[in-house]
Amino acid sequence: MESDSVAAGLDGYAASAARALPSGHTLTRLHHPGPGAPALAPEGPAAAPAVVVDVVAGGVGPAAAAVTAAVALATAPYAYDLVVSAGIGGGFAPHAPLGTVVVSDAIVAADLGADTPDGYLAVEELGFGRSVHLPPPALTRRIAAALREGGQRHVVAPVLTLSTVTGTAARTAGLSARHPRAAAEAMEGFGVAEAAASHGVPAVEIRAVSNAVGPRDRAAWRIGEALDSLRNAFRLLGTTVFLEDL
Ligand SMILES: O=C(O)c1cccc(C(=O)CC[C@H]2O[C@@H](n3cnc4c(=O)[nH]cnc43)[C@H](O)[C@@H]2O)c1
Repeated sequence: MESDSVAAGLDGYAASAARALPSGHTLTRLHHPGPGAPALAPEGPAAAPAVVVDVVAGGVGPAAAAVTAAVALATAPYAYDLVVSAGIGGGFAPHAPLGTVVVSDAIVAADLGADTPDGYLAVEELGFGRSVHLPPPALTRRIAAALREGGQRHVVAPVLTLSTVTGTAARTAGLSARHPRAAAEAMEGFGVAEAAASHGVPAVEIRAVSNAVGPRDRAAWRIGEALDSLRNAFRLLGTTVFLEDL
C-alpha cells in the first residue's frame, strides 16, 4: 500500500515494464524525461529517460527490507544515485503529530544492542557493528525545502528502526530518553540503509505518521491520512529533488 502511494505521488512519471526480482518482489520502473521536459513525451521517437525511479515493496521488518533493497541494488542494470526507504510510521510526541512527514537526518537501529541491568547498550558500545546511518545533510535540507515550499507539514529528525511496533508507555519512555530528538519509528529504514551503504549509495528515510508511538491503540491509527501525506510528499519530490543532480 505504501509503494502504491509513492508511485501514485510520482504522477507525472511514465511507468515502463515491471521487473521481477529474484526475491519474488516486483519492482516498478517509472521515468521522467528530465527537468524542463514534459513528463509524458508527445508522440515521436522515445528519448532515453533522464530520471528513473524504481519503486519496490520490500516487505515488513529490517531483514526483509534489507534483502529486497540489496537484491534490487545488485541486479539493477544501472547504478542508483539514491535509495529512499518510505512508508508509514509511528510519531513521537510532541515532534510528529498524525499526518506529519518525517525526513530522517539519522536512521537508527534502536534495538540493535544489548539490554543490561544498567540499561541498553548500542552495538557501538559493545565494540562491533553500527546502529546509525546518516543521510547526506544537503539532501535532507533539499527534501525539507521542497516539502516546505509545497506546504507539506514535515520535520527533519532521527527515525528509529525497530523489529517490534512499540506498544507500551514504558517502552516509549525508554526510546524517547535514549533518542530525545527522534520523531518517528518504523521497521525497515535501517535495513534499507545497510543495503544502500554496502553499494556506496546514500540513503534517506521518509515516513508519514499514521499513529502515535505509545500504548497500543489500533483504533486510533490513521493509515489513510498518512498515505495521503506520503503521496503528497512524493508528488513534491518527484517534480523537484528527484529531477536534480544528487
Ligand atoms: O496491529 C495491527 O493491527 C496492525 C495493523 C496494520 C498494520 C500494523 C503494523 O504494525 C504496520 C507496520 C508497518 O507500518 C510501519 N509502522 C507504522 N506505524 C509504526 C509504529 O508505530 N512502529 C513501528 N512501525 C510502524 C512499519 O514500518 C511497518 O512496515 C499493525
